[in-house]
Amino acid sequence: MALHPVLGKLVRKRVVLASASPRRQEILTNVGLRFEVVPSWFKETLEKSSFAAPYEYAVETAKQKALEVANRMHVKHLRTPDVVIGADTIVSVDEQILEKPVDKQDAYRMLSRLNGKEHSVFTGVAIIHCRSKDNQLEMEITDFYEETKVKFSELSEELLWEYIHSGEPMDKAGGYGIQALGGMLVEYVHGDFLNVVGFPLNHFCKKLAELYYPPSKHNVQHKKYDSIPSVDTFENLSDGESESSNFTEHKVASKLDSSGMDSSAAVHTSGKSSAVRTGFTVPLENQNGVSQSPSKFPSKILELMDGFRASKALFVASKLKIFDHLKDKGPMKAVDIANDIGTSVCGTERLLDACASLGLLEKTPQGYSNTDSANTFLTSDGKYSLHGYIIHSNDHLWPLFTNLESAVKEGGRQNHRAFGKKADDLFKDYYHSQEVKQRFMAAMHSIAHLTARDVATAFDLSQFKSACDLGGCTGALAHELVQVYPNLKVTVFDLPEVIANISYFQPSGQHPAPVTFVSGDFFKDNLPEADLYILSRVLHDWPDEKIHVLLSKISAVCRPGSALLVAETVLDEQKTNPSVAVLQSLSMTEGKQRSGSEYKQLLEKYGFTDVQIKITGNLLDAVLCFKKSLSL
Ligand SMILES: Cc1cn([C@H]2C[C@H](O)[C@@H](COP(=O)(O)OP(=O)(O)OP(=O)(O)O)O2)c(=O)[nH]c1=O
Repeated sequence: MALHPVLGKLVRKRVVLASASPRRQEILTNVGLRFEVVPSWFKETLEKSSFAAPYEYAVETAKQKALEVANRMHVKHLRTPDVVIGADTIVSVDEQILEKPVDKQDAYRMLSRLNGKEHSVFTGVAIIHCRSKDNQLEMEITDFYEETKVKFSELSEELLWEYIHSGEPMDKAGGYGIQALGGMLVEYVHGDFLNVVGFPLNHFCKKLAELYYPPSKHNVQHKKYDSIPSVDTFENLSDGESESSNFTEHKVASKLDSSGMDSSAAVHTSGKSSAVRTGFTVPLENQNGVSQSPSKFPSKILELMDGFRASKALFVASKLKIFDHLKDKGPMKAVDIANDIGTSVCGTERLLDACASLGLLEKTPQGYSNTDSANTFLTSDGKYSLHGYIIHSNDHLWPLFTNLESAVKEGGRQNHRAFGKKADDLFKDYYHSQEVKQRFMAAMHSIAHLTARDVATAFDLSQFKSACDLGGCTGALAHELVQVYPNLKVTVFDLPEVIANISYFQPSGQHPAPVTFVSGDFFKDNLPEADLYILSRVLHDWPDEKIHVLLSKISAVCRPGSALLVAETVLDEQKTNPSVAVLQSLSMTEGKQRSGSEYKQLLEKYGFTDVQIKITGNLLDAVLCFKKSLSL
């Protein structure tokens, strides 16, 4: 199954995730899906005994969650989404359905039932394609479920209570989170792990493939949905003449009433998946996947328009250390957070809600708490903290980008407008101000740390005995390299002001790693000897004359067979992707981002050969090249 074409079908659609679950948001974000989050107001109160099997309950709840959002968006905002996705995860043990515990005692009751036994986790998913026609909401519902079996070890009372007091069980079906502390309780998992975490991604993609690449008329499996009057099944919806085309429109009998609850929507279908037609089909798309509907809501543009608000909300929450504050704490009310950090209650509440809607915080009736990714990336002391880079973005990049218009008109940096100082003076600040220096180093450290593993493993570097990371700053990449290649000795070479401040960033609780720090200026001083030189996020910052000095020096000290590893975001040949690098160029530094062929050309000019480029999929890609041997 080719995933990207399938998810690509959703690219130009206005997709809404009708779920407050940060896990679902993360799973879908991680595969590059763009969507809005509109948590459903549907109360999970369907009568469980009226369902023949637990999964039917999950599917129906998922469907009702999605229907509620589709209907609300249509009625209230007159902004009908194209696709609404709803999901519901339940745990089933001994034919009983367990949802989220209401309190600690309830969590204890649930975990005790799961103790030492195998249980099933079912996630029901509903995908609703919507369209507004003559102000009527027309919908087409597809639903399915996935089952995963999970077995708990025999757990002591003490451990159960310790786990309950961690606060983790409260917003999770069955009272545990397999992805975090709860993972310690689990002996085995049979089936899709992500299904347990709240979203069966694999089945979802298969379902999309079925929907968007329907089989031809000849090999369609005929399913009947006899219990649903006046609705067609999807088999009627595929274009029998053209296998690759999407759905064609059909006249339908069933329309929704203003509550959005068509009679068909209340009928729960059995089986692992089903598709119910309640209105129309998915809008026609042409061969390029572009919708032909003239009145499509330009959600991508709206998202871009709003991007600055989202960035600033993240920056301010980070500056106010909200994620630090909520770390390891149970849910907190806005008023308590505001009192603790000395901010207004109404302003704090709005910021917290914004963070929740962006998937950074979780909001429950008990209050706000960090999502797993906020704990990992947004707290200031986490191993993978991006806090430093966020603060740098707020304090340094934001003012520069505020002056982008002048930057474009004048074609240069806007430090004088943004900070009242020229670039050179700022550089002096960097030397003299401890705060500016630390902030910059923390920013560099964040990115280096998060990308280090991918850069270190992009190529097999085990042939090298010594490496020198030029401008290696805090040594984040160097430490990763010595972990991956235990026989490699790495020297970090950076300015004396940098080396003087590295202690804060060194890994704690480890034996002194074979990383050495040497101070110097790579433009002026002699470079330490090494088999492998590394330039990570250096070349894009400097103008051609400086690069000439640097690469000439490296080339001169490299022995034949020695190598140079460059870590940068490599642009595609059109130089329009990835946008993270293209947007970075707007800072108007004197340097520039380069494509793969431009790096190759540049490196070959300085006597390097066999240039290999590895696109890592992470922020930094890797380029490896070797010093030409004399005989070449
Ligand atoms: C079993 C298990 C569940 N869960 C979560 C997934 C779901 O978010 C949650 C079950 O509750 P749900 O009602 O399915 O979802 P939700 O309340 O989080 O969000 P919404 O109703 O707005 O869609 O439990 C885990 O995160 N890890 C686990 O191991």
